[in-house]
Amino acid sequence: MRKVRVENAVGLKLCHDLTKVVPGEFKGVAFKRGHVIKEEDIEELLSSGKEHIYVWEENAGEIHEDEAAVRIAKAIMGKNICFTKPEEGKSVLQAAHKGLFKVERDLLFEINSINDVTIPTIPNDYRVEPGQKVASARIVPLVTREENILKVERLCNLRGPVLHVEPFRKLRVGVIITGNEVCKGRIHDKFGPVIENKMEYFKAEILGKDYCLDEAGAVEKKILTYLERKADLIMVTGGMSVDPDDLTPGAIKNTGAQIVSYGLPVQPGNMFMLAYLKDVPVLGIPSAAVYCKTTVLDVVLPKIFVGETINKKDLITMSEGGLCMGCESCHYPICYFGR
Ligand SMILES: Nc1nc2c(c(=O)[nH]1)N[C@H]1C(S)=C(S)[C@@H](COP(=O)(O)OP(=O)(O)OC[C@H]3O[C@@H](n4cnc5c(N)ncnc54)[C@H](O)[C@@H]3O)O[C@H]1N2
Ligand code: MOO
Repeated sequence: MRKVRVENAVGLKLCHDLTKVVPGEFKGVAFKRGHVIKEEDIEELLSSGKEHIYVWEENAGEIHEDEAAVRIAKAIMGKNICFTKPEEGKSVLQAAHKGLFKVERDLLFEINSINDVTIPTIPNDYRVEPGQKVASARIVPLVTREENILKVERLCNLRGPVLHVEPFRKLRVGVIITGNEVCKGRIHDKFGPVIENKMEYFKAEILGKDYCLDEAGAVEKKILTYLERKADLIMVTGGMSVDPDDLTPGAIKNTGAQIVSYGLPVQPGNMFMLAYLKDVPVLGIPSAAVYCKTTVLDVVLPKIFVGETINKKDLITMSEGGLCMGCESCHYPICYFGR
């Protein structure tokens, strides 16, 4: 690389994208890499504070920022990820599929400790849509030693990709709405539509939606019927807290399901129950979910839909960041909640 005064650069090729920033108006590429400087460019370059440009000269063992970005992107990406052509030295990695974004945190930290390498990502367990930005890859200087990029590639060869998107599976779901007031027609069911709406997002197959009195035996029977019908997920709403008519946790327990947790350090959703009946997750969903747009249910469902088995520790680690602010306009998952 050679530094040249812009007045002397006419006819020479820029060796990197040149950024222009106009506060509040524009931030982007003013001149692309490879642009041949013309007489009329000189004034614009000087006005953006560029009195010199770099011209490429091959140096053994060095690698340009654009090539480095592509090689890093290719090394770190796993399934259902794609990347863009570098701009201003940065390649953006995107989800190629709807699903749950997964990042190997320890490996990411190790790679970001290599000289010149920078890879910011969105958080682990973030649900994503196709085309959504999930990470970017860039080196800090315009050139780096190739050995830095080789270190990235070696680590990924050894330990696997840093990030990928796990697609949601098509699950068969049984829904049981408990509550004497709903079952006896005293009030209109508001829980069913909430659950159906969430299932629509995952394109789940709803096997049925049953209404059930607050009677432990009746709830237990309905759960076992869904198990026989080969449900992959059984959801029971209401009756989860401390009143004498709150019998759902007991009913789930009586089916013989393994209880992972009744109650967890997340709010809303404190009184949530997660259990496994054989390997079928059974969820006891407290009534906060009929009122709050986001509860622990929204944290747990994506994991279930990618086929993860959730243990007690997974639930406990949600406690830091597990207190929802109850914002007037909820932006979850663009939020710390449940991470
Ligand atoms: N003293 C305490 N009070 C409460 C506690 C507690 O630990 N100690 N926990 C609170 C939490 S957290 C929640 S969440 C709520 C409610 O939990 P439940 O799941 O037991 O809810 P229910 O008692 O069944 O119903 C509460 C409320 O919601 C209405 N509801 C229920 N299902 C439907 C439906 N399908 N459609 C429309 N509305 C429904 C129900 O009619 C009640 O008004 O408890 C806190 N209290
Ligand atoms: O368990 Mo309740 O669902 O937090 O508010």
